[in-house]
Amino acid sequence: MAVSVFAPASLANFSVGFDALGLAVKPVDNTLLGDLVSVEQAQGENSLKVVGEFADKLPSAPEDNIVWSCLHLFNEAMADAGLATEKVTITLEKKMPVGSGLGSSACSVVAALAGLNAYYRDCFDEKAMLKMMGQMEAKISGSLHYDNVAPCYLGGLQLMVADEHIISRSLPDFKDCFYVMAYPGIEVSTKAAREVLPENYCRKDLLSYGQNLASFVDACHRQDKTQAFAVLQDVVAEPYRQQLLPGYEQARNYLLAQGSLAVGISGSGPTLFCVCDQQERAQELARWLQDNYLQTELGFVHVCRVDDLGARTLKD
Ligand SMILES: Nc1ncnc2c1ncn2[C@@H]1O[C@H](COP(=O)(O)OP(=O)(O)O)[C@@H](O)[C@H]1O
Ligand SMILES: N[C@@H](CCOP(=O)(O)O)C(=O)O
Repeated sequence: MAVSVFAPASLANFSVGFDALGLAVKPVDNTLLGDLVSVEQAQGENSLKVVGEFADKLPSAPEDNIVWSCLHLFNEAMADAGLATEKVTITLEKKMPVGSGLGSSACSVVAALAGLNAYYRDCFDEKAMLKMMGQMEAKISGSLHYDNVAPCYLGGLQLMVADEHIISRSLPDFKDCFYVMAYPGIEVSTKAAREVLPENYCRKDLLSYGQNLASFVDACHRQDKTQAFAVLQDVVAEPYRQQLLPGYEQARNYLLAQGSLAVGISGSGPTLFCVCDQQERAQELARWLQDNYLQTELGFVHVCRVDDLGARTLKD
């Protein structure tokens, strides 16, 4: 039996929750923005085939692909649980640009691990899966953060909680909002974008950070869109990372002047996101970003909604 799992793009940090908030997104035109992994029984040894638009951006040796590490981690977990495994052929359809700020590595990790779990008829529960996903994401970015893998796996808007038995909780999101995601077509590695951040923050920024995040979470629970987007300001990463994003400041100023509810960096960038509550306005801003924010022919812009489903098995 072969299984195929799709894992969607995500917008980590959401400006106010560095390493603590993440939103799964899906284009309104139904483009599959995310990675696909299929798992089937092998004739011989374990193998990994990589296809898709961004396959050539990944290391050529299968052992250097994070999906291969996922297979090893999953097999170890099966052995620890006293369960037998088979040799498998894995195919990764790499539809996501690498180093994009759209949770590309998380898409591969989540699709691979969820695909393997589906192949073995859901041997592991959600928490065990999330822990493995976090471990694989940390291997790539150099530090443990769940703000891509949690929304990518579970869907919706996720808040990382300081309890390793829970890891992530769903927050109520704003169903009438559109998220315009503009990927300029250049690469910014998450590791490098973490290295530009300061070791210490001043008291003023610390206080703003706590107040913005708390106000945002409160506004989500009360479905107070005005408060939620008024406090969506990043004092932790954006001031230091925007130097890595050509044209970011100019685009941000323009989009805010045109009535966007909020503008920010998606994950560690270079993708920029802006929020609107009218689809027509979102489409207009998407056209402007297409003409003014993209740097190479690999760039794209999508008008998205929240993806409530997260990782899902696709039928043939
Ligand atoms: N399947 C994979 N998907 C994405 N990146 C991968 C994968 N396998 C290995 N990598 C490597 O991991 C790194 C991912 O970089 P990162 O900046 O974390 O990407 P992103 O921010 O898009 O998740 C790159 O060096 C890339 O070559
Ligand atoms: N919280 C992380 C998120 C990285 O997201 P990515 O999509 O750029 O991998 C960070 O900001 O470093």
